[in-house]
Amino acid sequence: MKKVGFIGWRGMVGSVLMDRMREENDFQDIEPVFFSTSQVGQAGPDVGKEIPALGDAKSVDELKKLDVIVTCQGGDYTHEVYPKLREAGWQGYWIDAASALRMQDNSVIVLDPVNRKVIDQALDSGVKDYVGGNCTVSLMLMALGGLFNADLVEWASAQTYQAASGAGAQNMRELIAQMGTIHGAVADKLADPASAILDIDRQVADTMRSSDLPQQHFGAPLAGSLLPWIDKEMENGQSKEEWKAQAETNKILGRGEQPIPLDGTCVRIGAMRCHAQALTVKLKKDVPLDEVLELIRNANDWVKVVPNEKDATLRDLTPTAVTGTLTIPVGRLRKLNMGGEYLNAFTVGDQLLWGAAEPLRRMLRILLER
Ligand SMILES: NC(=O)C1=CN([C@@H]2O[C@H](COP(=O)(O)OP(=O)(O)OC[C@H]3O[C@@H](n4cnc5c(N)ncnc54)[C@H](OP(=O)(O)O)[C@@H]3O)[C@@H](O)[C@H]2O)C=CC1
Ligand SMILES: N[C@@H](CC(=O)OP(=O)(O)O)C(=O)O
Repeated sequence: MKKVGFIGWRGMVGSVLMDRMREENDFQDIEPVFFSTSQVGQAGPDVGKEIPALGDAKSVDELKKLDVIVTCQGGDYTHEVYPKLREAGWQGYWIDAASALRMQDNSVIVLDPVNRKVIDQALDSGVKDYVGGNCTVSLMLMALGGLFNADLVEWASAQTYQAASGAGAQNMRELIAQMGTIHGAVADKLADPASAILDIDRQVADTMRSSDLPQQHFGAPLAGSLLPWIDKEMENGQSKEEWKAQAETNKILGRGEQPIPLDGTCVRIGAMRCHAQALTVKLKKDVPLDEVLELIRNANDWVKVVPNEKDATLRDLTPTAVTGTLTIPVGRLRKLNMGGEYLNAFTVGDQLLWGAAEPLRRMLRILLER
């Protein structure tokens, strides 16, 4: 039985991973060992079998004893520990949620319902580093992978609506705190049916602009607003989140030599943990819409085509409908006024499941089943 080490298991992504592994009974097939950077020696999670106390996540000697390491600890941890482990001669498999190793030549970005062939080729050739992709990229490919794998996409542009969870647990808490602060500022006026809505609006705007609004983590008001910038600035005017679309999609698809142009605008909105994105896809030819729908719906077991109708859309194509599920609905599918080669699409996905934890869980299973 393989000895599998888990680091970062109690963080937001790690907690979702633990829940999914319990649901799928994954712990039965491994000897799990849990580590922490702050709770060494304490009890680990309940995984339905005896496990040792938490190990030191920074101890190379301890980590060297493992066949596989699964980490959701973050990029700083990866940068600090991974090189030391390899320099110490460790030959095990490294599975990581962080972006740190994603674009390295000797790593594969894993999303097996889309790039299983790329993963298998890498395993056969001895690659040992497997990294989860950027959540927005993974969710887009889970939605439209059928079009990419049919080589039908000439280019695509995504306008994203990204949830607070992508920035971390503290940001989710801050979003709710902002909502509460705004509500609290106008609760009395709201309770008075005779109150003037413009007075309420002014009070809300004043509250959003005031230092009363908690914004330590986002650095700006998000509740009732939006933030059209995610991650660092790139030299060409993109945000780093926008840069990831083309870079990571083409690496996942193994199209490094013939990259598909992808670009757009990534926006943070006040949703909790589901990312949504509106896509304009330029097809290589004017494929009839019903054939496009078939390619999308047959691509994997989790994508769900939502009819381009108002009731179905408002019921099934929203973060409220999707949160906490593995379903990837795709809707608003129609050809645009620009011509039959221009496809409109809108998709929503749980950013902590298929956007982060599920690709890692499935990669571990692929390793165990070889
Ligand atoms: N947030 C997201 O949606 C996505 C994140 N990622 C990447 O995954 C990695 C982990 O992200 P995320 O899960 O958001 O990170 P978190 O900040 O939620 O967790 C990371 C670590 O913080 C420590 N920690 C400190 N205080 C607490 C606490 N009160 N509760 C739980 N953990 C605590 C834990 O380590 P310890 O036990 O050692 O103290 C934990 O493993 C990052 O590299 C991120 O870039 C990738 C895709 C999506
Ligand atoms: N950057 C994404 C979350 C994520 O996927 O991060 P990374 O690409 O660093 O793993 C967001 O903020 O929504």
